[in-house]
This record gives sequence, structure tokens and C-alpha cells, in this order.
Amino acid sequence: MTVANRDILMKNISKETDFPLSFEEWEQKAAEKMMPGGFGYASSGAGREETAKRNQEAFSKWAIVPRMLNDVSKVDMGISLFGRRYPSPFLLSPIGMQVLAHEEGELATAKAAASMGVPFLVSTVSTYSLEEIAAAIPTGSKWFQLYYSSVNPEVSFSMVERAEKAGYEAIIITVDTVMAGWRETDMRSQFSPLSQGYGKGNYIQDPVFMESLPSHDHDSIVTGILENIQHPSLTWKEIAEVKKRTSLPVLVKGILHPEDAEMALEYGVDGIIVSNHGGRQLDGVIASIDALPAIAERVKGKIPILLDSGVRRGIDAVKALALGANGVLIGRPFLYGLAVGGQQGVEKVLERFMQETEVTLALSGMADLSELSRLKVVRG
Ligand SMILES: Cc1cc2nc3c(=O)[nH]c(=O)nc-3n(C[C@H](O)[C@H](O)[C@H](O)COP(=O)(O)O)c2cc1C
Ligand SMILES: O=C(O)C(=O)c1ccccc1
Repeated sequence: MTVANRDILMKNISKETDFPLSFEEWEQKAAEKMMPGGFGYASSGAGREETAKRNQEAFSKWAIVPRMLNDVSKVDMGISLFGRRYPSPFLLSPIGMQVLAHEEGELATAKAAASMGVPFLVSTVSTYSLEEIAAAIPTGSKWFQLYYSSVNPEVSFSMVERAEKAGYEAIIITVDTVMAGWRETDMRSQFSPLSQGYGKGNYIQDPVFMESLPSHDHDSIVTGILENIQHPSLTWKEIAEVKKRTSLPVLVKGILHPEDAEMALEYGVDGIIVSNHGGRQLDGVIASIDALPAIAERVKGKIPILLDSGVRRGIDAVKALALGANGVLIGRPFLYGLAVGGQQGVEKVLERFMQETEVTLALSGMADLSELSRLKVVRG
């Protein structure tokens, strides 16, 4: 994008009144649109919500030391991951049961992601099935997030096989969810979206899962999902097993300790996602942006590192990329975009992120994202 283009964009932005700008405004509007139970479920964190808050505050504690007098009339913020080039450093975090935000759920999000050139990470507990989502974006980049089933690993292998067949480009195994976090907001509101069947899309389409059930009524399906989603015995051994079963790159999501990053290297994992699940799992843990530098130091560029949790603006993404991430996942911001405006809402959220990132890169003196490791970011 050139400076002239940016001027035109700015004029467009100032004429728009329909869509919010900041995360806080999107969140406010989403709260008005969503059912209280669903909004509480999406917006809250675990325990005292220390980590949920810390994720965002931690970004403010890092400060960019910009360079001047570099030609930034053209900014390239593209990245390459697993052999594919993307126009921006953003990906959409896997978020389950998106029908809670909008009736078109993942189908709308997927189309928005594809139109913006952003990979869409489909959750195991998506409302629509991975095949339906793939059909909505035949050429758009899509990755599949797996909640490993300890009671019936064959269900997991079957989902991985289906994802590969449907054109998914990577498998992400989430490892910070050996059980659900301590979520008091949901306990108070008695909100349990899985029990209501919002996340059954991939399960009811799965022959191995369906064959394992005593019957196919709602209660049996929901009980089956609640059993299969758990993976308290998950270890690196199962990660290695998934890797054996697929030719796709396998990533692990939820790494915070540098030694776990090293284990990922040992087990031949293809990428890691530094994440604390948006503060929804173990409360009191380190912010992902604070965990990143030590992890990047261990990984030494051998495999891609992605990051999520607390990314709210373009400048947060630039800090993460400068501290060693190769790409950045956005979670709640896109979900709120979906709630506010369906596909167009998600596109607007992404557009805001991309435009602010471009401005941030230019003002930091960085014309090319691939050189971002040279950008100095300090505890400010
Ligand atoms: C409503 C909701 C549902 C989520 N569902 C999943 C999921 O199914 N699988 C998963 O790996 N992570 C899930 N996550 C976590 C996100 O992938 C991501 O790690 C987190 O939202 C990032 O933090 P942020 O929302 O602060 O950006 C969910 C998060 C939210 C808010
Ligand atoms: O709510 C979540 O954060 C999440 O990841 C999840 C886990 C299990 C079922 C549904 C969603």
C-alpha cells in the first residue's frame, strides 16, 4: 500500500459511522447484540481474570524504539507460513461455536478471512462442520484445530483425516485445555454451550464418533461430545502419533514455557502457538507476549512461532513480531466483529488491524516485516 492509497483509506474511515474503531467499542456493541450468557462466556476469563487483564496490559509494558529516515513509502507486511504467502501477519484464532455471535457463524467468518487473505483456524467445536466451512471457502486458507479425544483417539484421527481430505493446510493441537478452566461467569449464568449442542458440527459428521454412540438422540450426542472433548492424559506421545497420521504440518497451541518449546522441537512439531487461551484456562499465568522472548530464543527460528491472547491493535501485533513471532492470531476482536456485522464486521475488524499495522510499521521505520527482528522493543 502506498502513502496515497492510505490517504484515500483514511477518508473512507472518517466517513464511516457504522463500524467501531477500538476493541472496547466493538466489545460494547457485541454485548448489545449477543445473548447475555453467550457474551459472558466469550468475554470472560478464568478465576480472578488476572491473566485476561494481564494479556492486554503486558503489551503496554513493551515499547518500540523506532528508526527514522528509512524509506517507508511502500510497506510490505506479508508473511510466509508452511509454503504459502499471506498479505498480512494475521490469522484468526480457533473459536468454537461461533453461532453464539451470529447465525451464520463460522461460514461468515471463513468468508471474511478468505476475502482478506487471512487463514481461518477452524475449531473442533465449530457449529458448522469442517466440510461445510471448506465448501464456503474453496481456495481460502484453512487450518484445523484439534481437541484430542483421550477416550477415543480414533475420533481424533478421523477428524484429522477429514480435514486433510477437505483441503485444510495444517493441524493445530490445543494443549492448554486438559480440562475446562475455572470460569465463574459461566457458573453463575449456568451457561454451557456444548450441552446445548452449539458445537456439534464436526462430531455429527464423524462416522467414527457416531458409531461409538449407543444412540443418536440429542442427549447421547451431547454426552458423547462432553466425553470426547476431554484429554487429561494427553502427552507428547499422542502429539507424535497425530504427526504420524497426517502429512500436514502439526502445531501445538498453548505453549508458555521455553522448555515445552524445546520439547516441541524434539518431537518434530512444525510450529508452536504461544498462548494462554485468552486467559480462559489457568488464571495467574504469564501473559503470552511476556512468554514470547524466552521461547523465541530457544526456538532460534527453527519452526514458526505464532502468538495469541490479548492482541487488540496493530501495534500489539508489531511488538509480537519484533519479539520473535512469525504471525499473530486474533481472538475475541474478530468474534465481536462477527456479532456486530457478520462477514462484513469481521472484514472491518481485520481491515482496522491491517491499516494500523501498516501505519505502525511505517512510523517505526520498518518497510518490510521480514526485517522486523531488527526493530528494538524494550521494557518501557
Ligand atoms: C468464545 C471462545 C471460544 C474459544 N474456543 C476455542 C476452541 O474451540 N479451541 C481453541 O483452541 N481455542 C479456543 N479459544 C481460545 C482462542 O483460540 C484464543 O486462544 C484466545 O481467544 C486468544 O485470546 P484473545 O481472545 O484475548 O485474543 C476460544 C476463545 C473464545 C473467546
Ligand atoms: O471456551 C473455550 O475457550 C474453549 O476452548 C472450549 C473448550 C471446550 C469446548 C468449547 C470451547
